[in-house]
Amino acid sequence: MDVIVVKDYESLSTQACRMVSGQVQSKANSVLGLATGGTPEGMYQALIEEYAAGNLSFQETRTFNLDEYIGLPTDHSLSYHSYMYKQLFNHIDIPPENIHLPDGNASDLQAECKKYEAFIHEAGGIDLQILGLGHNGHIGFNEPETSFASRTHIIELDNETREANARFFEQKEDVPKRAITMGIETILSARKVLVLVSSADKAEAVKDMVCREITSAFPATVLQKHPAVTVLVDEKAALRLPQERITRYE
Ligand SMILES: N[C@@H]1[C@@H](O)[C@H](O)[C@@H](COP(=O)(O)O)O[C@@H]1O
Repeated sequence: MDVIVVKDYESLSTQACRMVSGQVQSKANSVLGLATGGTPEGMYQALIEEYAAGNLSFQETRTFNLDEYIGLPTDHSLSYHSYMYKQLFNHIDIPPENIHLPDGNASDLQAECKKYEAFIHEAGGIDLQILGLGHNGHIGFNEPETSFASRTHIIELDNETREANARFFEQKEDVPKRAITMGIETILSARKVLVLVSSADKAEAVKDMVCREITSAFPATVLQKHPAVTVLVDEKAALRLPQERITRYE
């Protein structure tokens, strides 16, 4: 695990953009695994700017999102589908057929999970997976005690996760109770993983992800097993990290 500490959210977004751009520039038909949440918004904005400046094209890039709520209409403003079009896809040249998100309204959700895995497989697997980190250690929507062998599956969201995501909804009751998420094994199958974490309220979670023994009680610890993980954090999120676990400051 490479742990890179940058000054603030702006530098985090710029650095993350640099890594994703590097991936797409070195392999035009890269398969990207994408995340939602507040943290990657700055990175998406920076990628749009790179695209607008003519430095980057997504014509051949294929994307797979980590997760989607179950039961929110696809065009609901808070679906992850809407998030991705608003934050990135509407502003770049990616062909619509190259974009994949799990369908949280599929009539047969189990079949949808299988189909999603098959699409990832057919695309040749994920080259670079972007991840955020939940306070309880979730990656994607893999809540504590999710099997490390899981593939794309349906998950009941933890109370804490619904509370954290309630800030986007009018009231907590409106946050869906279930989601479809790539499984932990799906995430571990990506060739490279980039974890983005910003702000002091995640400092404890960052320390656990990097230092705690690998345990399904804190799913992000499983990333310690992956051979090519970069953890990119700002100074606030790095506050509780022991010095010796930090690879470098940029
Ligand atoms: N399903 C998403 C995760 O993929 C994301 O990583 C996490 C952290 O989000 P934020 O970046 O807003 O803290 O929140 C959500 O629960």
